[in-house]
This record gives sequence, C-alpha cells and structure tokens, in this order.
Amino acid sequence: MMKQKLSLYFVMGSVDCTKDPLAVLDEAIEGGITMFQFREKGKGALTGVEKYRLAEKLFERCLAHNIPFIVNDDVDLALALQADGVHVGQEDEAAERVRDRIGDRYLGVSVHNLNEVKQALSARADYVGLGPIFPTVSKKDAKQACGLAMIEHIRAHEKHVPIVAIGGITQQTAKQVIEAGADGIAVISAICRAEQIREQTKRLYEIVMCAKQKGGS
Ligand SMILES: Cc1ncc(COP(=O)(O)OP(=O)(O)O)c(N)n1
Ligand SMILES: Cc1nc(C(=O)O)sc1CCOP(=O)(O)O
Ligand SMILES: [Mg+2]
Repeated sequence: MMKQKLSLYFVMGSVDCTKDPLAVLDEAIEGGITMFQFREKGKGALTGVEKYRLAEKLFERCLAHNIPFIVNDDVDLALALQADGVHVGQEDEAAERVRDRIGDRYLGVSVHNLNEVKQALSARADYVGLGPIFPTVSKKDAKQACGLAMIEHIRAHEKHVPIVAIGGITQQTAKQVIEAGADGIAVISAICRAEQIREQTKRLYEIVMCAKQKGGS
C-alpha cells in the first residue's frame, strides 16, 4: 500500500510555483500524483496564519481526491490540520519523537545511506526519502548527489523498505530510478517547472507505473 502511494510523490510550496499553488496542485492531481508533501520553505516562504491557510486549502484538494497530504518539518501544523503524515530529515525533530507525537499517521524520514535507513526503520518510519539522487535546483542545502548506485545498495540490504527517491529526477531519469530499486519518485521542479503541468505529470506517472510493472513491484 505504502509503496503504491509513493509512486509519484509531489513535493511543493508556494516558493516553487510560478502560478497559484492551488492551480498547480489541481493540475498535478489531474495528471495522476499519488502523494503530496506541503513543503513551505525557502526565501519568501509563507509563515504563521498565511502558511496555515494555504496548507488548509491544499489539504482540502488532496482529501477530495484521496491523496495523502504530508507536511514537511512542521509537526505542529500536521497535528493542527490532522494531516495524513509528516516528513522529517536528519536535522529536524527526531524521528522517534515525531512517531510518538503523530501516532499512526505516516512518517517519512530523509536518508542518505544505509545506516540512516536502519535508524529510520527503528524509529518506525513508514518510508524513507533517499536523495539527492542527482543534482537539484530546488534545495539550497542539499548534500552531494549519491547517484543510482545508492538506491541499488540500499535495496540490496533492505529488501522491503519503502523507498522514494528524490533530487533532480526528470522524465529522462525516472525509469532508471525505479529500475535501481526505488518504489517511487518525489519531485518538485519536474512538475512545478513544467510548461503543461497536467500533461507532464501524466507522462511521469506513466513512466513510473510502466517501470514498476516490469520490475514486478
Ligand atoms: C520525500 C522527501 N525526501 C526527502 C526530503 C528532504 O527532507 P530534509 O532533508 O528534511 O530537507 P527539507 O525538505 O526539510 O529541506 C523531503 N522533503 N521529502
Ligand atoms: C526537497 C528535497 N530533498 C532532497 C534531498 O536530497 O533530501 S532534494 C530535494 C529537492 C527536490 O526537488 P527537485 O525535484 O526539483 O530536484
Ligand atoms: Mg526537513
């Protein structure tokens, strides 16, 4: 179930959008995204009530289409909205503590190597976000790209962990990412910067689903 939801995971905040974030999400939903993360971060990001109001509206859209709505970093916001889950990284609130706070909502944890995957699993994460696979323009403090080999390495040692790969993934590389062992791709710019969001999202979805069918996952 989790692996299916991770197939095409759209990560977005107002800073990533060149038009109304609600319109961007609507088109991405029409294109077939399977999970959404509200990541309101970076220069010019909304805060306080404005952030809450935007989150509320985006969450409504996801609810209406049965798409899990995950909040990045902000556990208080996720709890206030009764969101479907939270995503935290290695420098955020500790995953164990987040798990205790959110109960059985989804917990995603960013990882960069096998050791962090093992730690995430012992903190009862539902999935890991592995990246950046390729260089990314969407995260200023991203680590060095780890490449497809890191997906293969982790999959070889942890056969069942749900992995979503993130960082610089495009229509050109999505197939290789799934073939390397990821259960899905998480993207910002491949959707936010697309000229035709609905069509490009649909194409990404087709690429991922086709690669997953061939791999039998
Ligand atoms: C699905 C997914 N994977 C990784 C990340 C990165 O999280 P983090 O390292 O905490 O960095 P920020 O996104 O908080 O800048 C993610 N957000 N989503
Ligand atoms: C939010 C995020 N986390 C990353 C990580 O490596 O953990 S890379 C990244 C940005 C992903 O955006 P794009 O699809 O535009 O490269
Ligand atoms: Mg974070």
